[in-house]
Amino acid sequence: MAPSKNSTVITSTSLNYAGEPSVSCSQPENGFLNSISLLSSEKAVQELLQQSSVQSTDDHLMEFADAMRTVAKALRRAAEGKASAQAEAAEWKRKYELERAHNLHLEHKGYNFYEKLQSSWIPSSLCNAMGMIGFMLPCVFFLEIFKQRGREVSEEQSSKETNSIGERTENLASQSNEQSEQCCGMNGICSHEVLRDDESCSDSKVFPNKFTRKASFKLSWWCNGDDSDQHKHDIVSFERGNITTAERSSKQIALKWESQPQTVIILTKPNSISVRILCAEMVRWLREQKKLNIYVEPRVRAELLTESSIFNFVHTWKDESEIMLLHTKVDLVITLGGDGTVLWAASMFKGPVPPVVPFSLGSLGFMTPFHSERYRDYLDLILKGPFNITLRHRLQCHVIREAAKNEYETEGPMLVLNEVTIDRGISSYLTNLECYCDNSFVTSVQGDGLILSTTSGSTAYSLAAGGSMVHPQVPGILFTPICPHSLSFRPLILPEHVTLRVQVPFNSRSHAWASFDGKDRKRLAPGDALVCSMAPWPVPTACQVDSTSDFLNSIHDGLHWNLRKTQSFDGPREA
Ligand SMILES: NC(=O)c1ccc[n+]([C@@H]2O[C@H](COP(=O)([O-])OP(=O)(O)OC[C@H]3O[C@@H](n4cnc5c(N)ncnc54)[C@H](O)[C@@H]3O)[C@@H](O)[C@H]2O)c1
Ligand SMILES: Nc1ncnc2c1ncn2[C@@H]1O[C@H](COP(=O)(O)OP(=O)(O)OP(=O)(O)O)[C@@H](O)[C@H]1O
Repeated sequence: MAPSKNSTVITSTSLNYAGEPSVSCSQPENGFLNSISLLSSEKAVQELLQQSSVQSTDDHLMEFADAMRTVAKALRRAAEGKASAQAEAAEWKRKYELERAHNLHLEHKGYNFYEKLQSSWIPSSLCNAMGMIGFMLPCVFFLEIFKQRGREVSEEQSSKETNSIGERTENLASQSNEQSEQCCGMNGICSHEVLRDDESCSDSKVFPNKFTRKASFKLSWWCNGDDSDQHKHDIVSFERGNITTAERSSKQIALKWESQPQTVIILTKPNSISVRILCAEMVRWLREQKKLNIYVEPRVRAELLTESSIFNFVHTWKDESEIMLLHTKVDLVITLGGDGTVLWAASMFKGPVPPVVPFSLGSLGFMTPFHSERYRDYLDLILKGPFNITLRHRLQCHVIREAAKNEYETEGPMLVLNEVTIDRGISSYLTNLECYCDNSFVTSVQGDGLILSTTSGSTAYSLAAGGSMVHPQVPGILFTPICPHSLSFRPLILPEHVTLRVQVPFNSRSHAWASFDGKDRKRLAPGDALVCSMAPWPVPTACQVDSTSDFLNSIHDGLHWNLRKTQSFDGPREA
């Protein structure tokens, strides 16, 4: 129905803040108001008056919003402080792990560092407390003393050893030390700096001790065709006040054996007949032609023995504690399978990892450049050396529960070669994750989840979620959201030295789930956090050619990256 010309026309009705309809009026065209319109105007004035009370409610709301913003800021600052403390704790924990690994080596050489520490200068209660040192920030001071004392002790020990070299010329350990003094220094990194001979004993028959001496090797860097052994330590040089970066941080690394490798471990994909056949053939060849000691998983040893009793020479292990010592005995790891088998191999080494030679028997094989048909040729070359390697960085993750008493009471570390994923699991709610980088707030992820990936993992799940493909030698951590419910969320790549913290907020509607290289899911309740930083133990994988060629070959062959028919020559051209 058309409105009367004389009446005030209600032109729009909307909801005010209180949820009531508010009315706006327009004058009739003749400019006069009749009684009806007067009534209407009165009503309109009433409403206007009401609106001013709405205005004051509005002001209160604004004030309240301001106050909320201040509270949010304060909370964020508190959370950033917490993230910073956790980052620092993670760093100290990392240093502690390294220090502990170093001291374990000393212990394996028959020297109980803690005993020495106890007997020499620290009371026993304090010495026991030192075991916890990496977990307690206030003990940073002690850690420094600890390190200094460690250095003194190892100097003392090495001088003792040097003295006894003359007396025990036959002693292999001393020889190795002597060798270390001759070849280390400025020309590269030698393996005995990292991986010492293990002379600890184990009474297990399954895990014998007679060939515990590891082959030593040296890593050297080269670039632009320069394959000299010289490794320049200065990445940035300061000459006459000018900053230059003539040396690059990530170069092609070559591994050169200094003594012959003696022990290999073969890890295989389960439930595959072709892998089983190849494994048996390779074990025989390595034993008969190369005279190597061979370790396999208990499952594989059983499989080999059902084939023939001649495989009795193959070694295995019994429990987790023996797996923890594998890196001290094994010179080379061979994997037969796909990328999953390389991930499996990496997950077996929670500390240092011996060089890995990955043979492809899967469908994709991004990290498996060696074709299994030519295994003899490849292994010949690798066992002779030198060969190029890719140092694949890993991430180490800790879970901090809301119920934990302090920042240092954590679950982990979990080491991943590809990525750690925090997702919504079976919940149908959006995940809400608050992310911090060192002590800065990064963002809140609202979506299916978040992937924190290594550069090696950049071609795996992170790629599927829209992350960039990154050369594995690039030092960085990928921060890739999974289906973010936001138009502006782009993936990030952060530097490798940062510590990331992903927190499930207290007001989250559901739990989140963390998984490590696609395995071992852990539930994260509101208030729980996952802290993640670069691990000190990379996975060195042998290259078929070199890091770059292998990477490009795998994205071409594996993913058919940027495959397009070339445009034909005949057609329109620029004049
Ligand atoms: N949507 C996805 O793409 C998706 C989903 C879940 C898990 N994953 C990946 O699977 C990995 C676990 O692998 P798996 O073999 O044990 O499980 P899987 O058997 O389910 O294999 C997953 C696939 O990812 C490939 N892959 C693994 N690591 C890779 C890498 N670094 N670069 C390129 N491709 C890679 C494997 O070759 C395989 O084809 C996880 O770490 C994760 O990255 C991917
Ligand atoms: N030695 C092992 N013991 C137990 N599980 C293993 C072992 N090696 C591999 N796996 C697991 O088996 C699964 C498949 O392995 P892998 O990815 O190597 O083979 P694939 O699936 O045939 O390869 P692709 O994914 O390239 O087709 C992975 O989930 C991996 O974690």
